[in-house]
Amino acid sequence: MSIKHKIDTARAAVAKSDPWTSGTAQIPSHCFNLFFIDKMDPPRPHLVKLTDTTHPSELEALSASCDQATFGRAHEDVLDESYRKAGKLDLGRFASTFDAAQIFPTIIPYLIQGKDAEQRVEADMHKLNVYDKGSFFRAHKDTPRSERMFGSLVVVFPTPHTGGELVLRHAEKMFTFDSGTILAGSPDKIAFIAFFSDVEHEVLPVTSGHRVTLTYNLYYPDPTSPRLSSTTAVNACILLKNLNVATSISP
Ligand SMILES: O=C(O)CCC(=O)C(=O)O
Ligand SMILES: [Fe+2]
Repeated sequence: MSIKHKIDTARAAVAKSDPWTSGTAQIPSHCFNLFFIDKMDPPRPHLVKLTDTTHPSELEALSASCDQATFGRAHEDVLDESYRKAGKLDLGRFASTFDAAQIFPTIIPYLIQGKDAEQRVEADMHKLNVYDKGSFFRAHKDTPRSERMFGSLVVVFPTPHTGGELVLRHAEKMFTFDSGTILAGSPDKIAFIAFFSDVEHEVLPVTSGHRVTLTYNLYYPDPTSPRLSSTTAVNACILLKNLNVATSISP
């Protein structure tokens, strides 16, 4: 069955419900750890725990280590702060102990129904983003990174923030995912939202705090190339290489 057909089947299955699913997940304490390298020369490693009690100075250090976030427009990565104002860390600059597989049991049955529910799905980590006060991302659809990509997953950590709601729109439907409110008072949880690629979405301006996210591209796996390691492990190896730390693990 072609990927297009699979996506159409999945979309038809959820046509009567919403083309997105969201929730919270309780995760073990060690899964909030984030390692990143700053912009010093040579780069220095940092470890921060992304919970509701993270000291603002640690989040500011994370934010200062970020580059300005770009976005895809007509097959190019564009930097335009009137369209998107946010910080980003590319994969080689951080490693998270959070594993998206922890929330697969919740999202997969929703996104893939019927006999395709047996189908494996891969979530490829794309970026870490930090939305400080005044950050936003205007309405857009995510740029498909391959034929096999069918959606996006956003994971939000419980670092306190207000504003920064993700507003999703599809046909007549609209949904507001207010991670700051959802996570307030839940230090042991992350909030997540997964949606299909044809859903338009925007991040409203953050009014206080730091909204820290991991974004993933959701794929049907390529049957001809079996996966050898998880993106989390590959990501950690790239980070170590960028720090010039000797490692015998190869991604
Ligand atoms: O942070 C979010 O909720 C969504 C971010 C987004 O739309 C993107 O990175 O493409
Ligand atoms: Fe997006």
